[in-house]
Amino acid sequence: MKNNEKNSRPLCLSGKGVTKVFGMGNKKTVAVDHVDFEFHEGELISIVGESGSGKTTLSKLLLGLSNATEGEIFFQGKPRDISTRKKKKGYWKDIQAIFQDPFSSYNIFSKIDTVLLDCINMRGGRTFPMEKKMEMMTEACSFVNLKFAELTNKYPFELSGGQMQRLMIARIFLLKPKILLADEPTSMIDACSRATILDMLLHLRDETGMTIIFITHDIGLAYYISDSVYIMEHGKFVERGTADEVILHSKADYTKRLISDVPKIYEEWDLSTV
Ligand SMILES: Nc1ncnc2c1ncn2[C@@H]1O[C@H](COP(=O)(O)OP(=O)(O)OP(=O)(O)O)[C@@H](O)[C@H]1O
Repeated sequence: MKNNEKNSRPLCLSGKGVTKVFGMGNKKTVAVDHVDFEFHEGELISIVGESGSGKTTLSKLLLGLSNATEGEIFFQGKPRDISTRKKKKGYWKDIQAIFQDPFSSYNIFSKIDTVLLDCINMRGGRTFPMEKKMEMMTEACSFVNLKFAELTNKYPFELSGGQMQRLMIARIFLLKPKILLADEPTSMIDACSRATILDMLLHLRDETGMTIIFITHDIGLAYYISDSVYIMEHGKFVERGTADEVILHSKADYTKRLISDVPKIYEEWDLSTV
């Protein structure tokens, strides 16, 4: 997505001075430090930073799972209001997340059929005839190269890590949220399946126009998939822009260091220094 094309799209999620502080006095940690951001509809944004830079804390703020100490988050241009349980539940129809660990995302007592049926029900399909629900579940599974007939009556823990991650994307296919927050969703799978999952996410974005916020420490991956990249260090955005601007023409020393840390497969390993 080109910069001017992106900016002509309406704002989906934005923030001004968003801050999260944990603890007090000399135990105080400023995990997210006065960050501003503008995420547009249909845009794929990566937030890149090392461990402890504040990515997870920011994700929780975006998802409405924790409250900012300072600053404000805007949804579709208006201050986000999740002050009541009902409003929060409404917001959670618009934003969904997939996490690093697919095992933590499922209720171990729910069969796969129930996991998918819950999504259909959440999107107003409770009264659909069973035949239509089966059709929707089959379509969602085949979107992620899974066969519903082979999954029916199984529990998520009977699947491999990679299959579970695919199932998470099948859920998103059914839920069609406006925003998807993906926190290292491909961490548990091999490189080949990773490329497939990423292509599925891009395809899903193209089909539904959803905004995808991708949280990662992998700057190479961010370059491959993103329209915009935000680089996070010690709770602050030290650099932001299009993937080309940030990665091919980086200005911040921290970004340059992240790039130089990416292993280059054509370099010979010097094992004498290990
Ligand atoms: N509940 C909490 N209480 C106190 N400090 C916290 C809490 N959660 C996070 N922190 C601190 O906030 C900072 C940012 O943590 P965060 O988990 O957001 O980083 P991260 O970039 O997501 O790291 P990782 O990639 O390892 O998950 C860290 O210094 C962490 O110790």
